[in-house]
Amino acid sequence: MNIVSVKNVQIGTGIPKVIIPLMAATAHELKIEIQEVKKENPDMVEWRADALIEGDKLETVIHVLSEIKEALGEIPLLFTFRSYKEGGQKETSSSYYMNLLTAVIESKYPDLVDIELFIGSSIVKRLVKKAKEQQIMVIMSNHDFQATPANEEMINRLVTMQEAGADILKIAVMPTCIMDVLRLLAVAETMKTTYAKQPFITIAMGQMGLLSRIAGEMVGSAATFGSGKQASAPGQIEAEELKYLLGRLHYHSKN
Ligand SMILES: O=C1C[C@@](O)(C(=O)O)C[C@@H](O)[C@@H]1O
Repeated sequence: MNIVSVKNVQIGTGIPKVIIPLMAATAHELKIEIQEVKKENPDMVEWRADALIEGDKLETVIHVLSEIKEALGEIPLLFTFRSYKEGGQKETSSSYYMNLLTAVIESKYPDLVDIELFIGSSIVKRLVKKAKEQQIMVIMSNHDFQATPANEEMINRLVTMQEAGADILKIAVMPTCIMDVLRLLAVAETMKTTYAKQPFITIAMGQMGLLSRIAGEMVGSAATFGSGKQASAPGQIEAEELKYLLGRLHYHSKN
């Protein structure tokens, strides 16, 4: 499996990397949130721009993004505008998504961008091409807040992301029973042993899914999201606790 290097962080090897989301609603609150999040020493920070009240104003988003980049310094920055139908906070058109992501990539402010697999195949193609031109890494993603699809379907989505040129593949699903969590972990293991050329992230959301957020090193999931000031999805635990648990699992699996 390839290792993806972003600044000083290597994704796809060692302890799963901890990504902390920024979820503030205003630029002022973001400044405070960033200072708190930095204290947690995240491997990466995700800005969930859909959480910003003015997230539907392209120029404002780009301006705020430049401030976030500045404030983060050497910490890798992932830009995400989560669509409404995949759990985001703002209902916007797919053409807004396309224009916003294009402007974000052209700005070169973030190190990585999240592109949703199901935003539309022509949009995905154009954005991936643009990101490659500008040397911005792509995390391609898919979220199911209702259920956990069949194993073959989850593998199929991850492989499709890889074929579409993603640097990192990500799927987050909602378990309705513990068997769903175990299936998600089995999908990760199959990806690791059989299909994955690129690092991937597999998440079972909600309380039941906790195992998937800490077991990445055992099954090949390369990164995990932990909350700083505010969680960005159900089931996220605090980054500090997450780091501790990941460290203990790492230690005991090596000794
Ligand atoms: O895709 C993901 C994963 C996530 O949904 C989670 O379950 O931790 C949190 C989101 O902020 C991120 O974009």
